Amino acid sequence: MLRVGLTGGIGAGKSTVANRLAEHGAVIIDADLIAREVVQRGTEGLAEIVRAFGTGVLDAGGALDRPALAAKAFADEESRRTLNAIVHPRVGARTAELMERAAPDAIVVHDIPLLVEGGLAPHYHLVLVVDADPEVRVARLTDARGMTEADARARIAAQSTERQRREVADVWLDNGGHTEIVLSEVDTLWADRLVPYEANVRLRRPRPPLSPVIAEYDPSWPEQAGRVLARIRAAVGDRVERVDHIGSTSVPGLPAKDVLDLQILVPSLDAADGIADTLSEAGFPRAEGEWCDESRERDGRLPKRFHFGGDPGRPVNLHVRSPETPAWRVALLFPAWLRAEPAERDAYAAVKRELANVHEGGSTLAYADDKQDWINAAFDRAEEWAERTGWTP
Ligand SMILES: CC(C)(COP(=O)(O)OP(=O)(O)OC[C@H]1O[C@@H](n2cnc3c(N)ncnc32)[C@H](O)[C@@H]1O)[C@@H](O)C(=O)NCCC(=O)NCCS
Ligand SMILES: Nc1ncnc2c1ncn2[C@@H]1O[C@H](COP(=O)(O)OP(=O)(O)OP(=O)(O)O)[C@@H](O)[C@H]1O
Repeated sequence: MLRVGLTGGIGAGKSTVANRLAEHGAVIIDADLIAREVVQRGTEGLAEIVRAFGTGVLDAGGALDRPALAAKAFADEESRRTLNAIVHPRVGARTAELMERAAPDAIVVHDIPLLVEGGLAPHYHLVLVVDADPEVRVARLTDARGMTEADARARIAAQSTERQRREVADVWLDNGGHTEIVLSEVDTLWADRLVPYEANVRLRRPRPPLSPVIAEYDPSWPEQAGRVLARIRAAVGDRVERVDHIGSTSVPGLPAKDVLDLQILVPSLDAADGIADTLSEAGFPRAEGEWCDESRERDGRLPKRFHFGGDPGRPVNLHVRSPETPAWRVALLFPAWLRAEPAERDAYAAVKRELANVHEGGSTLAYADDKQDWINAAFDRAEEWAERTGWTP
């Protein structure tokens, strides 16, 4: 099952996007709908609301008077917190039930306005954010929905900001223009990313080999890595010692293949085997076969475990290493040294560019082999630097 989080500020177009995803076959779990169910007449949820807010929030028929409660909830933070504390745990429990019920090959889209506020982003395989300018949203809500301008603005003020949503967004859907524009983006997203991602995770499918194309440094690489690392942490918790962004994409200014290298440090390779299924399910299918780091001593091969990111839109290599071999420390040292020594970083960039030219259209393995000579010599300089500066992992 692929879990997709879909969020956006009020009136941005979540329902518009969710409806299109449903037409493609996604299973939609609608948080607003569940929030209504758990406070229907006769529920324990509604009784609690009445205890907290009084019978003034009931209509003549004894059901929740939503506008009356909205007037309180969006006017002051304390009331909203009280309401959230009653409704959210119930919504959470019901959501978990519905998720459990989805088929193993389902693409489940959780349409949830308060994804950011709830800190839920790391629990999805992918987070989609629909956005439109607040003024556009206010106009849509007042025109099409008949909401008052004051209510629309009060709700916008009660929600997270565009910047906070950007931090969690794997996919940013701009719905400031015609609906057809965002819908066509959704169609492409479904076919090119969500469908293959789901299959990759369910079938534990490895990623096809990448060609050694070197991209210019992308300043969003560290943020992208941060999102992936948060997902890994949420999945494996304290069964791992640490998780880090390693490799060239962790060195600002260094061109690199557009694949994020991440490292998980586990106490032992047995522990790596113990988290393999959890990682696979979380979106990082384990790669079959034996994986080793090259040892600089001639005798040694340094075993590790290896997982691929299943998301075709964000290539990830996940190296699972243990202190049983020294490779984990070197993997942290090398980029730390390049970050500290810009001249070495630039020299490395030149080597990469040259070799990428030589091996253009060819095999990534041959490229990596050739690069290793420079790297082996560089390791010595990095070790000297570590000694000199007292660097520790
Ligand atoms: C206050 C209530 C009664 C107002 O009902 P109303 O029918 O006017 O709005 P509805 O529930 O359809 O929500 C419409 C939109 O308002 C925004 N909104 C709703 N609740 C909240 C909240 N607690 N904080 C911020 N925004 C909210 C969302 O963008 C949502 O999509 C209702 O929104 C509610 O019970 N909210 C608390 C539960 C909640 O947090 N729901 C959000 C999803 S879990
Ligand atoms: N691109 C667009 N152009 C014009 N109107 C739009 C566009 N996208 C959505 N709308 C309209 O704006 C309103 C809000 O859209 P929608 O219901 O999809 O937002 P939402 O994010 O689900 O809102 P809520 O947070 O209230 O659930 C709807 O009336 C919808 O028809």
